[in-house]
Amino acid sequence: MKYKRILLKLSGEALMGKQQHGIDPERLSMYAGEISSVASQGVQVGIVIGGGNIFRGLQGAAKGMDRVQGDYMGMLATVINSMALQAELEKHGMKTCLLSGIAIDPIAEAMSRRRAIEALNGGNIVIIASGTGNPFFTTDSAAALRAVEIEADVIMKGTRVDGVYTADPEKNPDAEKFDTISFTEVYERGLNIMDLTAITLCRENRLPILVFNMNIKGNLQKIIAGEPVGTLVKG
Ligand SMILES: Nc1ncnc2c1ncn2[C@@H]1O[C@H](COP(=O)(O)OP(=O)(O)OP(=O)(O)O)[C@@H](O)[C@H]1O
Ligand SMILES: O=c1ccn([C@@H]2O[C@H](COP(=O)(O)O)[C@@H](O)[C@H]2O)c(=O)[nH]1
Repeated sequence: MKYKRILLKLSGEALMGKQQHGIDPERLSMYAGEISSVASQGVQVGIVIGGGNIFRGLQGAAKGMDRVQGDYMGMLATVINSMALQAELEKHGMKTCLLSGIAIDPIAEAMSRRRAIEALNGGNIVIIASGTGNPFFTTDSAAALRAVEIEADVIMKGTRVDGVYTADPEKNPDAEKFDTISFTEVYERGLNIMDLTAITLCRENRLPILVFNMNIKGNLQKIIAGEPVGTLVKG
């Protein structure tokens, strides 16, 4: 196995599947299947999910809502997505542990590094909800923070494009894909694959990021088997 402990970042928006909003049951089930297959091989899996399919603080602020209030709403959106994924993983027969950076007692345990590592070592898939627990951040930054905390070997950013490109591939059909790229080059080229807070945290902690298309079945398995999928960002 190429990686023993991973932190998988899932996009909230991707959970919409073909819908305009909310959670597509088909997409949720596909993700749970993909995750279960690598966890069943003994890979320790931590997960951070975004909330963009439900709410983003910046969207609210653009319409006059208080930014901090909106950010907390965004963080609660990640709790909803995390609960949905937890239930689906359990349907697939997996043991799970849901932790949260915001106290939300009957639903999730309090996030602590100690508890997360204990649950991973106990064979649970560990979902860490509520982002960092603080406004003005994103779940990309939360993924970087949690990955460093749990001492993951890598962050796997599961997204809807198949890696890092010279420009946003959804806007530039001529953009070219990198197989590997350094953190320095990501800064210098101004590539928006993750926000800069996340990139900086990964770089400072020598934590590689693997950007890949989570919507293609089998990709997660291939990465664990050491096949070249996506783009590896490293120091
Ligand atoms: N240089 C680049 N290489 C690859 N993707 C890029 C690049 N620049 C911008 N992108 C865009 O980054 C996006 C990554 O989206 P991501 O999965 O993080 O969704 P998100 O909207 O941030 O997630 P969430 O729903 O969690 O907020 C892709 O849609 C892709 O088009
Ligand atoms: O640490 C965090 C993480 C997230 N937020 C808020 O939640 C939404 C949804 O997260 P995405 O990363 O955009 O999917 C985000 O827009 C923020 O409003 C936060 O405040 N702190």
